[in-house]
Amino acid sequence: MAATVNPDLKKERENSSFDPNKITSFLYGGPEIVKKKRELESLALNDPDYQHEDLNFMSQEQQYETFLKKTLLMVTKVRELKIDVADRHFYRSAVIGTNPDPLGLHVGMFLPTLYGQASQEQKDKWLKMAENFAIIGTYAQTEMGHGTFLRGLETTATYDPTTQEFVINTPTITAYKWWPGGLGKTSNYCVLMAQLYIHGKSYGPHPFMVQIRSLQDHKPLPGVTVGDIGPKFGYGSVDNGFLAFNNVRIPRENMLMKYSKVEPDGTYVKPPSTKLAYGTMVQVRANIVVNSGRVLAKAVTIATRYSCVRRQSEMKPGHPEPQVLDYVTQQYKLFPYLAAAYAFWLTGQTMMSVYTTSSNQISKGDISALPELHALSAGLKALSSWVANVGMEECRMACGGHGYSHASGLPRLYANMTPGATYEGENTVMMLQTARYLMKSYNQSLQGEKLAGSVAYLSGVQPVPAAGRTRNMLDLGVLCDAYRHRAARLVHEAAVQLRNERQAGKDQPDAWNAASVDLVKAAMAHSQYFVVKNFAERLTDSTLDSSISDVLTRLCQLHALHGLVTNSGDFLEDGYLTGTDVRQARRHINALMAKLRPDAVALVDAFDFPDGILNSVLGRYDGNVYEHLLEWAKASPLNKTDVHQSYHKYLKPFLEDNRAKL
Ligand SMILES: CCCCCCCC/C=C\CCCCCCC/C=C/C(=O)SCCNC(=O)CCNC(=O)[C@H](O)C(C)(C)COP(=O)(O)OP(=O)(O)OC[C@H]1O[C@@H](n2cnc3c(N)ncnc32)[C@H](O)[C@@H]1OP(=O)(O)O
Ligand SMILES: Cc1cc2nc3c(=O)[nH]c(=O)nc-3n(C[C@H](O)[C@H](O)[C@H](O)COP(=O)(O)OP(=O)(O)OC[C@H]3O[C@@H](n4cnc5c(N)ncnc54)[C@H](O)[C@@H]3O)c2cc1C
Repeated sequence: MAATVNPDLKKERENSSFDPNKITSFLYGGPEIVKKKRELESLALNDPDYQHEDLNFMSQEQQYETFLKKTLLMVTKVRELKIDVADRHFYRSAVIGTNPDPLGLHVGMFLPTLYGQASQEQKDKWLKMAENFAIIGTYAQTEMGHGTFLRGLETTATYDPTTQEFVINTPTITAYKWWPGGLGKTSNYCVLMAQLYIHGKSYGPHPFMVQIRSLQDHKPLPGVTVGDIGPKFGYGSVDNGFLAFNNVRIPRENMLMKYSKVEPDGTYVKPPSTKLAYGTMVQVRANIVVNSGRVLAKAVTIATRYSCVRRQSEMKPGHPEPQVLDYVTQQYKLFPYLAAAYAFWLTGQTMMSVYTTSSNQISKGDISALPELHALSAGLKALSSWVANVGMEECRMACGGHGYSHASGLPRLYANMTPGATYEGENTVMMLQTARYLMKSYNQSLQGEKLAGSVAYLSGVQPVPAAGRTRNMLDLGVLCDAYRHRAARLVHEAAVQLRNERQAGKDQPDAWNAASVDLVKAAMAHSQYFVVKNFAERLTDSTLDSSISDVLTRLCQLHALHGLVTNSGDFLEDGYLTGTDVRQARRHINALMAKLRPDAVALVDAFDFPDGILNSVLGRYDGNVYEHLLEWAKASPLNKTDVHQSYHKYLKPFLEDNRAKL
């Protein structure tokens, strides 16, 4: 087995214009954090207790069992190693790689819901048990018949003042809870979203803490039906489940009562906003923005390294086969996603900091930031997960045939990450939520209100510049202005369409539906402007080393120009940009790709994914792809014997029969 680095990759690294460690530091927030990250990753990746056969060779049941064992071990080790809460994600992502785990919902939604929705007494009662994994919970909201439309949930929690209990019921087949991660086999508790009824009156969806399995033998409690929903496109390592209740009684104190309350006599105490009950979803949406940047970075790392190792065809007659990354069409497939990975990585950081600031404010009782937080996280969640989806698939196809093999790591990455466009709010629906906020803000600005935050720009729509003006299409200020203008114009046009539909006689819901394609377009443009502006702003950081600010500026330019050329109609339609501008933009893209080409490997190395996390034969740091492809294939279960048992069962009699008939 080759122990040295593939010469092509070695040369790539020698020829790059900067030290990737500097960008790694920038991406992770400083050298100390990078040091900590690498220590924790190495600890996890070198721990023999976490080793197991490749998941791709396992059944769904084996994947679940392997991951359950591994995740429980991780929890124990995190405790023993006393890893700081803030650093745990480094250790966790090294243990689980690109796979979801059966405790993901406990850590990602069950605990956050207790933090965010439980009263102090409820925290005192459950948090210690939940934090220490003495109980395991999930977040059970989606039903077979309704995921998007929360107000349409059918599960009921009916208050019985005589016993001071809620009666939980699943009235129909479509009311079965469906999908919650870790529900199928792992969890013994859940946060249940159910319609609250008091004295026959409905108060909408509320969160309840419900025990579903016995703490003694893990059997479903009386009145509870629970199980796994079966194999999925990906997520084999997680037991997504179904759940139904037949008049199950829980104490009054089990409704999470930080905001809404039900008094013993059945008096309902209203929350400051009914949408506070949706808080956990907002947090996870913000996390999805971070995750989208990371998964795209992984896919691009695999495809870029492989494209430097892979040599194919003849560019010049008689010359050696070139590295496929030297084909400009290959660069055009990968570099825009390399730039997008950086853009979303940085957007994710900003999104998390907006989330932290706003949620601190909200938990102190000031809910003024809630609409902006919801609109921003919904739009960015949708945009980032859509781009990551398309980008992962582009990277897979850019790896040719080997991209289709599980050895590449790309099919599994895609299968596990693509539901990010669906869960935690289906993307179109999320964009329409952002559009709703944009329409409101736009109308407020028309009434002379000064807007703040991400929509501040709607206050002053820029005029279309005079014809004949030339622009430098590489100037980030010019590019940000163009995105800002496009977003403001598309918001304006969606608002006009909405008004026209109303004036033509449609009621508000029908007008909204008729205008919804334009509304989504406006929300996309708004979110894309945010991403481009955020990238450009991060480059103004005066502490940024000049050796890396040049290359990051190129990535930012490429990201903005690629989006502009791809959506050129939006920028040209009202004459804001001219055909000359767009032609110039296309030429700049080619020039930028040529400049980025020598730095491509260093730019993906800077994401700093160790091989154990990438889990890809094609994306190996040492580039020794071919020998490991063969080794990987040999480990396939079908190769355990030279002659498979099915030969004796089926093939042998079939062949013998055919031969006998000759
Ligand atoms: C041991 C080591 C550990 C290491 C650490 C590990 C860390 C783990 C990290 C990560 C793991 C995470 C794993 C996550 C995996 C995810 C799995 C998936 C889970 C799920 O999918 S859960 C289910 C999610 N479901 C949804 O998202 C449903 C989507 N639907 C909705 O949100 C709503 O129904 C709606 C928004 C579409 C519509 O709601 P509604 O009808 O009530 O509202 P409208 O009438 O349209 O609007 C009313 C009004 O409310 C505003 N609104 C709506 N939502 C919100 C909100 N969330 N916040 C604030 N405001 C909101 C809306 O804008 C309207 O406002 P206006 O009236 O216009 O003012
Ligand atoms: C892997 C995975 C894990 C999950 N984990 C959990 C979990 O742990 N807990 C949990 O509770 N749920 C979970 N879910 C469920 C998930 O949250 C829902 O599937 C998601 O919210 C989408 O809802 P839906 O399935 O009802 O889609 P639908 O709403 O039925 O979407 C179908 C189509 O209708 C369109 N549509 C729907 N409403 C509108 C509208 N108002 N305007 C325009 N178009 C619309 C959508 O855009 C989409 O194209 C998970 C799902 C997956 C795939």
